[in-house]
Amino acid sequence: MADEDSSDFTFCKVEQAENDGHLESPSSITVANMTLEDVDGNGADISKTKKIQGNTETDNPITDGRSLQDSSIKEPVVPKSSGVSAQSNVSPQPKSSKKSAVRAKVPFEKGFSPMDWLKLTRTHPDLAGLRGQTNRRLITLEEVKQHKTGDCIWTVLKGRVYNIGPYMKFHPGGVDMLMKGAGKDCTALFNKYHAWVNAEFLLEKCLVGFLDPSE
Ligand code: HEM
Repeated sequence: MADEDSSDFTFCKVEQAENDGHLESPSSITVANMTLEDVDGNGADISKTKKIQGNTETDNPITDGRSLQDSSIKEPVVPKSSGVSAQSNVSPQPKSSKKSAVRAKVPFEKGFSPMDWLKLTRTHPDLAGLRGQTNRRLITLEEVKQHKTGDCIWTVLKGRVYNIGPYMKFHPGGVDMLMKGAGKDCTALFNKYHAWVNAEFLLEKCLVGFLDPSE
């Protein structure tokens, strides 16, 4: 009979759960640790870890700075190795020699969360500051260089010219970091810190034109 066979793994597990009622088996704790571990700091998304742990940062999805950012992420960030390998017989994957830049999040000022930015992009009539001009024209780097201050702060990202002035205080990496891209091509910096961020979506309404490729 199957129910008398103590070697029946499935049967043993069910009985244990019924008996203690807590379901606090050591294996489940191990699994949780493996999933939540921020392993190597080379791109593992710590913000997601926090969410799994119970969203302790905030309970409000509107003011949760990270929730919209997730929607702006193109691809999920997969840690290069995980705690799973430490528990299994598979040897850990070699760590990437190329470490990504150290990333520091800056707390949002009230009214400058990613959700607030999304609302602004939907309501503001002219975030690009074009005053009716087309955003399809070719722009030289020389012209980009002339827009570094005030409301019209231009940057080049992946061949597109954006007015990042209105986005400044919404940037999760802070104004100072974003200002490093003012008046120049920030593609390399952008990719260094967060190549996965979908700026095309975030800055859609800030598009001023396209970098003149003949330069
Ligand atoms: C030009 C368009 C840019 C856009 C649309 C943009 C957008 C973002 C977004 C959405 C995040 C949050 C990412 C996340 O939570 O995973 C972020 C964070 C950050 N950004 Fe940018 N960024 C831009 C340019 C830059 C530049 C030029 C720099 C550096 C010079 C920079 C440095 C950072 C840093 C240090 C963070 C904090 C890292 C973190 O989130 O942990 N960003 N940015």
